[in-house]
Amino acid sequence: MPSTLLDELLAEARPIWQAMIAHPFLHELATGTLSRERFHFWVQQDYRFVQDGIRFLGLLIARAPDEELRRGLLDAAVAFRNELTIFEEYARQHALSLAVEPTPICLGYTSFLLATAATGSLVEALTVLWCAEKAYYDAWSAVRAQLGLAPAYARWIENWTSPQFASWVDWLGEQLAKRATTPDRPPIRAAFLATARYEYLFWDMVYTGSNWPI
Ligand SMILES: Cc1ncc(C[n+]2csc(CCO)c2C)c(N)n1
Repeated sequence: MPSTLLDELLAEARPIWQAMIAHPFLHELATGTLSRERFHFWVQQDYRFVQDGIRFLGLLIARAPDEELRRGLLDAAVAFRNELTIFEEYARQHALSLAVEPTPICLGYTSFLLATAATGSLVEALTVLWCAEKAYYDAWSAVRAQLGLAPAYARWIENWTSPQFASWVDWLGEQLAKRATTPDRPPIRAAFLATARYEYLFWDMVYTGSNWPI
């Protein structure tokens, strides 16, 4: 399948993508005006997200039918481990507890990831992963374009905008494109849209402080 699949997915989700990149959380982060309270809420919730992301990836590795895909996904496992360290070092420096419960949106997103890896098709699960990673690459690249490697956020900006990360995201997209068949398209489109919406919602949740009402 030609990589028009990837272009079509991104085109269909363009309004969500634009809203995501222009979200006040990212805008304020990029202009240095984001409150510490909001940033710390993101640190706590994204740490939870990455923890479950590792479980998601473990399921995906177990289901990958060939060595090429398993090895490429293993590279992501190493990267996610490194992300946990970045969060932990930041939390230690700022005396921030990472032992928090996930919010409804964080729990909804991670439950969706795990459900897709456990009961969706392989290409649906690859779609979810590619969408989530591409969203982070694009969001943090937009931040970097405005802010450079500002010390407060440098490790995250570097992590999600590096050339290695960019080529890994492209590799993942190619894996998806070459494995997707025509009948796979409707579930792939649905998985991509749901993930893009969750990516938008995650920024919105950490900006507004949305949490369990009781
Ligand atoms: C909200 C949010 N979206 C994407 C990432 C990047 N990322 C880190 S682990 C992982 C695996 C689960 O798909 C992904 C995509 C993030 N940190 N937070």
